Amino acid sequence: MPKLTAEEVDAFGKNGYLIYRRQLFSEAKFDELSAIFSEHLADKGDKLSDELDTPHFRDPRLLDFLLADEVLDIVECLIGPDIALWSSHFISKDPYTGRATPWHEDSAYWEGRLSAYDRIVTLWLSLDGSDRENGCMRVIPGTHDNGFSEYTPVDKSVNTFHAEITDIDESRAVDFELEPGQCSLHDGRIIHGARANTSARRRTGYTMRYFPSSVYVHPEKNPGWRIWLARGVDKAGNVYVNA
Ligand SMILES: O=C(O)CCC(=O)C(=O)O
Ligand SMILES: [Fe+2]
Repeated sequence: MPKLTAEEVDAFGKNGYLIYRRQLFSEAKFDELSAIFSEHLADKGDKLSDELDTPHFRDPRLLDFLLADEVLDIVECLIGPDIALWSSHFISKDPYTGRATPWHEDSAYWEGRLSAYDRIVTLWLSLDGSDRENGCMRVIPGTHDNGFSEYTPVDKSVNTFHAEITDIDESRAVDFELEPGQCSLHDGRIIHGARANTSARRRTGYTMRYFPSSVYVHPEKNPGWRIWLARGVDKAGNVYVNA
């Protein structure tokens, strides 16, 4: 049984995102991941809570989640059976002080590093629960085939990234309100962001990012970067950690 219905797959193609209102993992597995996140948060040193990028480069326990069938069965519905792991990020907004995520396209941050950007999917797993008050993710539906937008610099003391897309019609934004354990999926080209956390509650997501193995990752543009073959076979001549 495919994890996504034909309607959900169509909606993802049309809108560039999907909300998955089921539990991604069993309760025990979800609790295990939350506990690993707590360790990373406790050990973060000078980093901010939204800066725990590529934690799987340092902690192989995360591969049990990133390469899990629960995740890949969903991703396969969207990008096919030959799947590579691109990245992951614990992105947490502390109560009251968590920075906003400026409007952006993931593809713009990755520009030049891959041979194509049209089928890169991020699964954003809500670890704490997220809503409008604690800075849930938001998207502008259907903006995944607009090409690259114009960016202007923003203040990093209140923003997670250094630049944002200007001229967004925020009245079109869809908020991803999620219970702990639910997730959203978004196309790497869609315009998305999040407000700052103005609530007393923490907001944490674990981003799990995948691309079809037919996409080539340019080694000279990705020094020190590591990718895993998650499922199926390589189709582009990439070098993987595990294959
Ligand atoms: O968690 C957030 O606020 C933003 C996440 C994001 O930009 C992403 O998953 O691509
Ligand atoms: Fe993003």
